[in-house]
Amino acid sequence: MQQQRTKPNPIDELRPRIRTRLEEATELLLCLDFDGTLAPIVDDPDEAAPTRAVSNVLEKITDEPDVTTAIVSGRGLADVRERVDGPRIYAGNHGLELERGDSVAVHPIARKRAARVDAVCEALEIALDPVPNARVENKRLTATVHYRSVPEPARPQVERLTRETVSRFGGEGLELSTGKAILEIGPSIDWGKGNAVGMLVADRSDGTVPIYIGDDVTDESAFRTVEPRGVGVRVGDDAPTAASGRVRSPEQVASLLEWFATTGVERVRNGPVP
Ligand SMILES: O=P(O)(O)OC[C@H]1O[C@H](O[C@H]2O[C@H](CO)[C@@H](O)[C@H](O)[C@H]2O)[C@H](O)[C@@H](O)[C@@H]1O
Repeated sequence: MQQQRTKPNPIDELRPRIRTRLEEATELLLCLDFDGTLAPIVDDPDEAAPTRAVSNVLEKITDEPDVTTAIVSGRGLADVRERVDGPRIYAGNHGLELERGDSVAVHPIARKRAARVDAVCEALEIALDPVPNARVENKRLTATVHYRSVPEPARPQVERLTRETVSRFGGEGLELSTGKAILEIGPSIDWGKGNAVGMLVADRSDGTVPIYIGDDVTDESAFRTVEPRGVGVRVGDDAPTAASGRVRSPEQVASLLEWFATTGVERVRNGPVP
């Protein structure tokens, strides 16, 4: 059953609850979104990179034996893997591809529909060519149309042309969704980040506490997966969400990760402090 969306609490108010969970836990599973969470949002998607503070703390926490770190991104797996180094697990294309150890699992229906995504991207390159700064990101299993740098009056045109093209070349097999100044094109199947995170939780022992930190609409299914056994943390304002906690920015994400890398790890390892 889906949790209702409510206003998230500032993370400081949740720390006692998280501390108690960690004291009872055998392991921490830390699942992290990329854009807007580890990396600040920028105009050019090619320029997105984790902050220095995030990189430093990730280097520390990924070495911890009691912590498993996973990146769960809307980007293609190979792309996000190049941008953030260290974690043991990577999920790309909103969970449609999942790399654990030496194996990469790809959703079979998404794999079959990749040719349609490619056809849509080719058609979109032509259709959107006259629109200044519109950009198509072909991620193989899904695609993104970026309009962050498109002048305001031309944005409805981007949406119209994208809808028409997806409907013409994707048919029933592809669908459109929205994100931060983007339109996402993907297979019309009931699978998202929450399913990928569910697989990761199922892989771990019962004593694992899962944490998910993310900033966008596609992160909501992952928040629902980790709550209430673990904790969802939304990056942004206090708009209603399935996450129980929130931080304001990637800078605050780095501080929270630092807390997990020190206090969090210590509590998992040693239990309550007498
Ligand atoms: O799940 P995520 O890792 O958060 O990926 C979601 C999308 O992120 C990227 O686009 C967003 O970030 C860009 C760089 O900051 C920004 O320019 C854009 O407006 C944002 O929507 C990425 O390019 C997409 O492929 C991801 O789906």
